[in-house]
Order: sequence, then structure tokens, then C-alpha cells
Amino acid sequence: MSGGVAAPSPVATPAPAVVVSPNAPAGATPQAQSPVIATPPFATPTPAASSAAPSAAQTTFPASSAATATPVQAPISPAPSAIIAPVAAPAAPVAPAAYAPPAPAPVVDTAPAVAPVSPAIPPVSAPAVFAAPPAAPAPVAAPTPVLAPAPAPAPEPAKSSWLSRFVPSAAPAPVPAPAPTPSAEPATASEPAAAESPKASWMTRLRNGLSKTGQSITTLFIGVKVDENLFDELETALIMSDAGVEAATSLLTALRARVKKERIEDGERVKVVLRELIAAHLKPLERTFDLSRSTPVVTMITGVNGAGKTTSIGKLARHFQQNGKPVLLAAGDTFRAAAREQLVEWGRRNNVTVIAQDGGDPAAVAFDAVQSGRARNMGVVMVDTAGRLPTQTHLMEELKKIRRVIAKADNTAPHEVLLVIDGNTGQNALQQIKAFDDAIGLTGLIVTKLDGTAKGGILAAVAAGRNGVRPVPVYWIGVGEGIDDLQPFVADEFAGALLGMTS
Ligand SMILES: Nc1nc2c(ncn2[C@@H]2O[C@H](COP(=O)(O)OP(=O)(O)OP(=O)(O)O)[C@@H](O)[C@H]2O)c(=O)[nH]1
Repeated sequence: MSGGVAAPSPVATPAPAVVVSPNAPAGATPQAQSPVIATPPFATPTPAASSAAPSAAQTTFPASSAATATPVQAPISPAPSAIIAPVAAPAAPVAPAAYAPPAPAPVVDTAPAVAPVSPAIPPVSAPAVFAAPPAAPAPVAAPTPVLAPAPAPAPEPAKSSWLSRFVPSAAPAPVPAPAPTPSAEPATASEPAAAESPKASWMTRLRNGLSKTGQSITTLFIGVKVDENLFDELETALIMSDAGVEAATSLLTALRARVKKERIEDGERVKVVLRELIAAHLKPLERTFDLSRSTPVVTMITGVNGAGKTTSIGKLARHFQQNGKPVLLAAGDTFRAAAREQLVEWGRRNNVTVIAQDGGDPAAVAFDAVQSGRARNMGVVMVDTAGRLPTQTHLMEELKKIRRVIAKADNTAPHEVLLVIDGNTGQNALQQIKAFDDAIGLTGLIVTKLDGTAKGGILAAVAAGRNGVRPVPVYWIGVGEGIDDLQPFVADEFAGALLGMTS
């Protein structure tokens, strides 16, 4: 979702909270209710859970059955966070650890029968504690003819489009039959059967996206004489891709040396060597997101407006769950309803719980989410934040506050602070990295929209690490709008795509 989020300064307006089940009617907006504690179908509060709950009150969504309870004083936020629970799954009478991967196709938009949630469960003082759909149906009020396993919401429009774009191109690898992907996510019935290996397809999109650079560089090598003209043209092409003068110059210096040393006279061979050099240059940015840490891995997601934060969170939720890590989301943009709704929608698709709040302090939502994530033994807690420009000082201060408050909920957190960068941003990305890094100490980058930009060379500029820009690692790259369109950053693959190489 793009669009300027000129989020106002946080105002700690007491706000009612909501609990939304993903099987609530699609598009339903969490309705603010009078402050109540709705005990989700999840867990019996454990001591840890009880102590963890900072929220004052919560409401269910659709909240017809919310049980009232005495609001509890929130240490951080006077405004309770909303809990948008993943599935209208039966309650888990058991502890938080009992998270089970989403039951088959949980999302039912047609069955408004919200959850077996609340009614029968006694009000508790630990509102933030809830568990995702456990396997065991609860003996709780679940008479509602809920959840026929439902088709997940909308199909991914982007997916079919990139697939169709891919069809005409040569698929080098043997075509695997529509793979019965062991996905933790409910299968989307409309998901198109892959006609080529997933790897080939995202590489194709990346290559297509970077094609302006790729094509121009590729044409330079055809029947070319390996001489100073070629080097000059290569250098220019790299600069045009936003690699930056320093990186381009340094790469070409190394290329000249290799060509001379190895007495290379073949243009194609020069291209291979350039790929190696670019890959080596980018290699320091390659870093795997460590999921083996003691959980939950609390991850802040930041960036300018429209960079792709929320979309990336949706994609990551799927990725983490596929890797056996239960996910909890926090809607840290408390001011823009559309931003929350977008996150809730991703929560629905992934069958994960979203903690949100209508108005109020984003830091409080983050606090609640971390507490809740700990109590429930989540694998990853992702905190979305409102888009902001580095020049909006008060909003950058707000980010710092979110970071500080997260640390109050878990003094080792946040474990990851990610900046999402739109791949089209060009050299301005460097300023963004510096400003966010200075403010909140980045641990990694997600570079999005590389399926549609000729500016992929920006990563070479990042890797060069000049002008006070720390070469922050790149965990993932976004190559489309679909839920699967996020890939780990691999320097060699990226270098190949940048040069328009097919393998
Ligand atoms: N082509 C393409 N589009 C993307 C990618 N990632 C995100 N988008 C699109 O970019 C637009 C903005 O994405 P959002 O996730 O809403 O961005 P955001 O940073 O959360 O936006 P704000 O909340 O307004 O700051 C949406 O239309 C996304 O579908 C990507 O990797 N490729």
C-alpha cells in the first residue's frame, strides 16, 4: 500500500481493542467496541502470560460475543491493542506453546461465525495471550457452524501475470510437475500450477526486472572486441544501473586486471569474469536470517512510505511459517486504518494473529505484541511501522521510541531491525539506509520491486559502503507482489540477473 502516511504524533488516546478472526468476513474492519477483554479461543493464561499482558482491554471482532472484563492498567499504553486472531479455530485450552500450523484452508470469508471465541471463556487478566488455531477443538462455545475450510481470499494476481510472462521464455530445467509443495499455508485453490521450477521463475522475474541494465550490458558483449571501449561502456552501464561511480570504477579496475592477466579476448568470457567480480563485491551483503535463535525473534520493519513493508511482512509470515516458526504480527501503524486492514488481510492469508489498535501509541502495540509473542512461544514477532521519511524528525523519534519500548518487553529485543527499500529508489536508498541506521541501528535490508527496475545496481553501491553508509546486509529481495515473491539475497544469482545471464 503506498500513499503518504503522514502519521500524526502518537497520541495515547485510550482506544478500544479488537480481536478479529481471519475467518471474519473479508474486508471486515475491526470494530471498536467498548473496552472489554475477550478471551480468545486460545490459551488459558499461564503465569508468564498473565504477567506479560500489558493491555487494558480488548474486544473481539466480530465481537458480538465478547465477554466483558475489568480493564487492566496498561503499563505502557493506556490504549489496549486489538488482537486480530488468525482463525476461527476452536479454542485451545492449553498453553501458548500449543501453536499449530494453520489447519487446512482456514480462511472463510463466508462464515462470519466468528470463532468459537469468547463467550464461554472467562474473562482473564491476560488479554494479550492467545494461541493460534490449535489442533484440538475446544469444548468452548463453538456451536457455530464455522469454518468450512475456506478458499483463501483473493488469488495472487501478480503471480499469474509473471507466470504468463515467463511462459514464452526458455525454461532450461526439466519442468517439475505442479509440485505438491508442503506448505504450511492453506493451499490457495486458485494458485496456478507452476509450469517451471519456482527458482527459474523468480530468477526470470528478477532478470526481467533488471533487464534494462542486463540488456544493455548483454548487447555490449556480442561480437565485441575486448578493449578499452568495452570497459568504458561497461562502466557507464553499471553507473546507469545506480551502482555508483565508486563501485563501478572499482569493478572495472578489477575487470581490466583480470582480462589482462588471463589474456581474455572473448567477450562472453569477459562477461563471466564481470559476474564473478560483481558477485564477490556483493557477497558481504549476503546474510541468512537466523531462525534458530531463542524465540521469538522480534523484528521491526521500517521504511519510507510505499516501500513494500507490509507486503514484505505478509511474504515473510509465510516464509517463517513454512520454516516451522509461528508468527505474530503487530500493526504498528495505528493511525492509518487502511494500513491496519492491509496487515490484517495478510494475517488472514497466512492464518496468523495480528495485534492492532485504532489510534494510540504504536510503541504500545509493539509492546503488547512482544509480550504476547513471548507468552505464546511464537517463533517470530514482526512489528510493522508506518512509512516515514528520514526528514520527518518526529516520526524518526517515534521509531526510536518503538525500539526502546520493545526492549522493555524483552531486553534482548528487537533482534532484527529491517529497512525495506524500494529497488526503484536509486541512489536515494543510500540516504535512507544511513538515516534509519543512525536512528535505530539496522540489522538488515529487504530490497523490493526488483522485478520492475533497472536500478538493481544500487546494491553494489550499498556494498561499497562509502559516505558513511554502512554495508547493511540484505536478507531478502522482492521480485513481485505475490506471497511467494520474496527470495533470499544470493550475491551470485543477483550478479547474474544484473548482467542478464540465464544461469
Ligand atoms: N512489483 C512489486 N511490487 C511490490 C513488491 N513489494 C511490494 N510491492 C507493491 O508495492 C506497493 C506498496 O507496498 P506496501 O507493502 O503497501 O508498502 P508499505 O511500505 O507498507 O506502504 P506504507 O504503509 O504506505 O508505507 C503495493 O502495491 C505492493 O503490492 C515487489 O517486490 N514487487
